[in-house]
Amino acid sequence: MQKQPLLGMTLSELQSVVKYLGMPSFSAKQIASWLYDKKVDSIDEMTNLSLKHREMLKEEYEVGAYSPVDAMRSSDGTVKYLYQVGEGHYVEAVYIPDDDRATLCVSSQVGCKMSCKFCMTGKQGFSANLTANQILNQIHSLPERDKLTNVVMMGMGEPLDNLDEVLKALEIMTATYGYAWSPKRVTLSTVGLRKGLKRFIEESDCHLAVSLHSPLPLQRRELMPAEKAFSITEIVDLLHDYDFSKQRRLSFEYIVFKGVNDTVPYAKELLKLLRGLDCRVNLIRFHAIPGVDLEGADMDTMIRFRDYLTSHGLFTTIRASRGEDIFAACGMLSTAKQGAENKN
Ligand SMILES: C[S@@+](CC[C@H](N)C(=O)[O-])C[C@H]1O[C@@H](n2cnc3c(N)ncnc32)[C@H](O)[C@@H]1O
Ligand code: SF4
Repeated sequence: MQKQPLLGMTLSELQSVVKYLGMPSFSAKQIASWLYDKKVDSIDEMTNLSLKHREMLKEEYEVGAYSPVDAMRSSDGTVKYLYQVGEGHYVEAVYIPDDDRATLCVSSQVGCKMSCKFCMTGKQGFSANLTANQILNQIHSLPERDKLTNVVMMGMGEPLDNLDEVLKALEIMTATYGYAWSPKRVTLSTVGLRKGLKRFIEESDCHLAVSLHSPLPLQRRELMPAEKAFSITEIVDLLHDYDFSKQRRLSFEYIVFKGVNDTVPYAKELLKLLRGLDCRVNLIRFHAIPGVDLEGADMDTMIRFRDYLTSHGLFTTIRASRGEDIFAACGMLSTAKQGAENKN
């Protein structure tokens, strides 16, 4: 029988497990502490549970932690890890150390349904949703996990398309029984889905990043088919209903494509679209992917674009591009791995 993983269970799920096994109710908190505070890899290490209870737990459950199967190191210290998530499926988690912070970019799905034109993960198509266990294991089994200061849900997949499992993982990261991180350390990035956006804003306090890439609905639709189902103007209308002026940060991601969305008229449209929202814009360098007729704008153009927006009152940064020698684009390592397996 396949054992169920405990890693990735919320406190209320652990309470159901201990109730089902006839263990004292306080053992749920003890198990949570072993999983999320002491970060053990086996039930045998949970030594404040009686031997009898550990044996009972082991019959049907396991911690469910597993190490990455591959890693690629960049000359700038960025490491891209590959985790196996089921038969022939792999996802990436990218560790990005910086002067005063260390960020992990976490995946939420194997592949993605959204088919954005510029994205390697989109080209893979969709294979599976990750469970909360598979999302959290990217952190739990990371060799550098004790150095982490931030997590961004910006790896493979669209997190709002797998919201139940993503919300469980975010709860565990931020709850006192879990990692007890401030929600300010966690950012979820999304194209914006009608079904999930409102729920995420209301059920989580984590930062929100919306992938924008064009202020013009017709152009955005060309780049990102998800625009057809929930347009950027509807997304912005919804965001106006919430307060992002305090602890919680709202940002918009904007890949600057050469000759596509990199001139003053686009900057003006952006200012118009985002007027009145407490937000910032992050300009992103495009990582070229094979077979796509898009190119990244040069740095001078990006700086001019940033300065125009900032000087008109919209705070804008240029995201440092890290791990370019290993990165190319999110989804490349897992695509290569899946491709190699298919050939075997
Ligand atoms: C891979 S997505 C995952 C999160 C979510 N699905 C989204 O689109 O926001 C994270 C960010 O990477 C960006 N991205 C995707 N492909 C890229 C590429 N080839 N170069 C630069 N950024 C890319 C996306 O637009 C998004 O802002
Ligand atoms: S950019 Fe995000 S939503 Fe679009 S295909 Fe890639 S992972 Fe999916």
